[in-house]
Amino acid sequence: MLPPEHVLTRDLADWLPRQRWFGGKDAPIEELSIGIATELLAGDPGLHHLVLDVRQNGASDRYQVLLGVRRDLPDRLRYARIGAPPDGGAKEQVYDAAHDPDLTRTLLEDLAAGASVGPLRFRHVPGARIRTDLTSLPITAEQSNTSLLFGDDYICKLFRRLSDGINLDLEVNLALTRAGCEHVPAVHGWIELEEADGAGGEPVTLGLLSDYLRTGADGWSLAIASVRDWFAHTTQPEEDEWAELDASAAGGDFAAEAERLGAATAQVHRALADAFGVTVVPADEIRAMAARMNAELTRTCRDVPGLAPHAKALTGAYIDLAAQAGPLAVQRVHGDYHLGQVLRSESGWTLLDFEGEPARTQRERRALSHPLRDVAGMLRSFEYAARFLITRSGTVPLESGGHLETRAHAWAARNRAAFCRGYAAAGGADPAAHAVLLRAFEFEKAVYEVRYEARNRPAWLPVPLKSLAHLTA
Ligand SMILES: Nc1ncnc2c1ncn2[C@@H]1O[C@H](COP(=O)(O)OP(=O)(O)O)[C@@H](O)[C@H]1O
Ligand SMILES: O=P(O)(O)O[C@H]1O[C@H](CO)[C@@H](O[C@H]2O[C@H](CO)[C@@H](O)[C@H](O)[C@H]2O)[C@H](O)[C@H]1O
Repeated sequence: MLPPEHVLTRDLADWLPRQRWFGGKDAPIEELSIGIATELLAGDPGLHHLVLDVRQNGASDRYQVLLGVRRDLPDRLRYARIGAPPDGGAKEQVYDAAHDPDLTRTLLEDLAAGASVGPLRFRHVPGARIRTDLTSLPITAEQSNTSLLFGDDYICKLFRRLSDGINLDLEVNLALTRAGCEHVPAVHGWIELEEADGAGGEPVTLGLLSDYLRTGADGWSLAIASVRDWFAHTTQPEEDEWAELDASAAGGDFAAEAERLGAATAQVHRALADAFGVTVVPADEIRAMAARMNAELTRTCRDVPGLAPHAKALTGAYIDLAAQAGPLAVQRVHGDYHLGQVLRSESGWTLLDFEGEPARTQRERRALSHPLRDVAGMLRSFEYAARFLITRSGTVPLESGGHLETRAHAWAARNRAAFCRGYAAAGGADPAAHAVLLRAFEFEKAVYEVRYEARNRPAWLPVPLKSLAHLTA
């Protein structure tokens, strides 16, 4: 049985802001209520699916929680407890059931059966034979959602903040799976919420079950290993040779991978264009885009004063974009492309997470854009990776910071060039031929990152600021 609603909502309001995936950490919760509750499993333990309505800054967001209910919470689940422990022996304890494999197995069973439970629909792709004998493990990586690994076979992503209608990640992955694109994990099934007042009657996506690439290593870890190796490279050049550094000299050179990643990116862009189409927008819209970029810069400088010294250079790039604006072909893109969104396995590079930037509105995320926006995102990520060890980790002695900055620059430059080369060679728009557009996109992303870090990971804020200092010098 669930605790009384006023107790449960109080406990949830206390627990929610402490979750990595909670998107509203910068404002207090004004009101929290349980919009929809669906019992998925009766008994002890019990499983309830909750859609929470969370009010902040006068606006409402919806979040999904799988609520486990047990009379006695075993030690292994204590860390997932929601709210205070019961004062008497009679009350049930509630906890985040994403951490309880005894309960999450229900999701697989319902997906395999194509079940409907209350307003929840469990769907699988035609012909899918979903295994139900697998035990789940939540992924511990820093995430905007919660993903469960089922054995070595599946990954089930539970979207935490719900958006109206079909989730972009499902929409794109399903279309690319159907088109036979080899650079996305195949979709096996999904969970959705049917509701009378959904956007245009479309069900709201709650979860996505895809192939788990068990041998996959994420691009960020691979890149950081390469940078570490490059920093540790034993040959110390003479003082006047630092500027001439050739990043290929390190054992863990990443450039060949960066080039392959560029090629995979171009192929996914082509597949997205084929699946969703391409539209040509007039020059006026490009000028309006440049104006929006600048307005966002002004807002972010107000909130994060450390950005202000770079504002002039960034505005200059937006002015250049407006000045040379012409009609531009736009299409669906990844939207939040960085090294943490790509996996390298024996079959090549796979792209993940087509949801767009978590801090943007649903409308902004769905908007068509130029594919070089993703290229700019990845170039930013090379900048991040190159400077992460100097700026963030504390593992590098400060006195070597100056020399390491030169090395960081050489690493970033080499891998940026390799990525662009691979992208253009595989048929993507040549980044070198669109330097003004690319630079504006790169600065736009850097401004987003400054806001993102200030809001979510303040200790990381120096990473985009330092790289901006370098890019705008
Ligand atoms: N199909 C997959 N196979 C293997 N690992 C995956 C897969 N999908 C996601 N991951 C891992 O989970 C992490 C987060 O996934 P992602 O889709 O980016 O979630 P989020 O939206 O929460 O950021 C990835 O960085 C990757 O390490
Ligand atoms: O992966 P998410 O969809 O949650 O994306 C958000 O978080 C990312 C960090 O986890 C953030 O990416 C920034 O940091 C990365 C290193 O952690 C770096 O590789 C990226 O280039 C940088 O943008 C992303 O911006 C944010 O939307």
